[in-house]
Amino acid sequence: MSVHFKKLALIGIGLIGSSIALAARRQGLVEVISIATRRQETLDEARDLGLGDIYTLDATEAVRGADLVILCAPVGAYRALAAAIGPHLEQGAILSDVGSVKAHVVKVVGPHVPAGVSFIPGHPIAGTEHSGPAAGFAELFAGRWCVLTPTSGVPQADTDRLVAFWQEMGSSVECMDAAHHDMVLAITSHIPHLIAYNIVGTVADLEATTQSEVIKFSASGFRDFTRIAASDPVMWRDVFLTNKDAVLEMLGRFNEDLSMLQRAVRNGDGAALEAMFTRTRAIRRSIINAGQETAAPDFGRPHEQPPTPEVPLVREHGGGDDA
Ligand SMILES: NC(=O)C1=CN([C@@H]2O[C@H](COP(=O)(O)OP(=O)(O)OC[C@H]3O[C@@H](n4cnc5c(N)ncnc54)[C@H](O)[C@@H]3O)[C@@H](O)[C@H]2O)C=CC1
Ligand SMILES: O=C(O)C(=O)Cc1ccc(O)cc1
Repeated sequence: MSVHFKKLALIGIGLIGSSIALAARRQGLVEVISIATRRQETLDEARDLGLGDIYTLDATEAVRGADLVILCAPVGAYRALAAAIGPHLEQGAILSDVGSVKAHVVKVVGPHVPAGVSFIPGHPIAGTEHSGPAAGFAELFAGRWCVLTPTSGVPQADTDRLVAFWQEMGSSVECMDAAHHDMVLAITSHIPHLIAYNIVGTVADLEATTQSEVIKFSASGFRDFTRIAASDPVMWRDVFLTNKDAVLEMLGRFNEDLSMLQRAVRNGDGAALEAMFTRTRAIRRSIINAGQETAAPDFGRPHEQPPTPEVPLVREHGGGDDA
């Protein structure tokens, strides 16, 4: 299905917003792109990068006449943004977002969506540890999943248009319930990030000589954690504030399994350790062997993550907080 929007409004223009701008333009999916941010500096950067056609600090102006509006800010900013833009949304428009949590988004944005506007929350399962307008690239969504959680009463034709939009940018799309999304993402994405923040934080608290040795001798395992732990602090703060229940539920299960491993280490229970590691190795292999597409439980990774540059422990970009 070919898809075309006359005006796409992106509210927030960091990694994800700029990647959408580049991909949508490259694929000829939109006529005009309007960009709104909160800070002048970010807006200037977006303009210098040529990401859109209209640049404004006023989100209400950005959405005027737009038939597709996508919130691309940290989730914590959504409530105020939705309250501001709600009355200015065009009849017949689709309102979507890219936030990493979904039930909270439905709860805080939903009440501000006027009748005649289709609210279809979304989440591209694609990203990197980088942030800001310069971090985006048109290929980000290629071969990756995008989850949509259409709200009740939305015409199927509008969902189909948004599905086609993401497909044209290279994604496979799946629709599901927002609460289910949050539970799955808690274990596949949110808790892995929490673990990475924790392990790198633990190293940071070690005494100086040990710490420098950890960094000097860090094998790829720890280096992978540092990449994840370099992810945007504001964005991830908001994820844990807004997906609390699902994260705590999955963290409970995780802690039980960790205690089991701890006991096996303490008791020198080689059989238990080997059995667990054999099971996890099989999971990794089944994901890789099944190759692409929908092989893994719930969310496969259609392709491996595009390579991203090595990052040091300290972030290079100031983060997504436009405040
Ligand atoms: N970083 C990632 O890998 C992924 C992020 N997401 C989601 O995408 C959203 C955006 O994340 P990124 O692009 O990575 O963040 P980012 O930090 O690169 O960009 C966020 C942008 O939001 C804007 N912003 C912040 N507060 C605002 C406000 N009150 N009003 C208007 N604009 C505001 C700023 O322009 C900032 O550049 C988040 O909700 C996140 O959960 C989804 C998938 C992957
Ligand atoms: O950089 C990584 O490995 C990621 O996991 C990117 C990512 C971050 C947040 C999301 O909601 C989806 C994808």
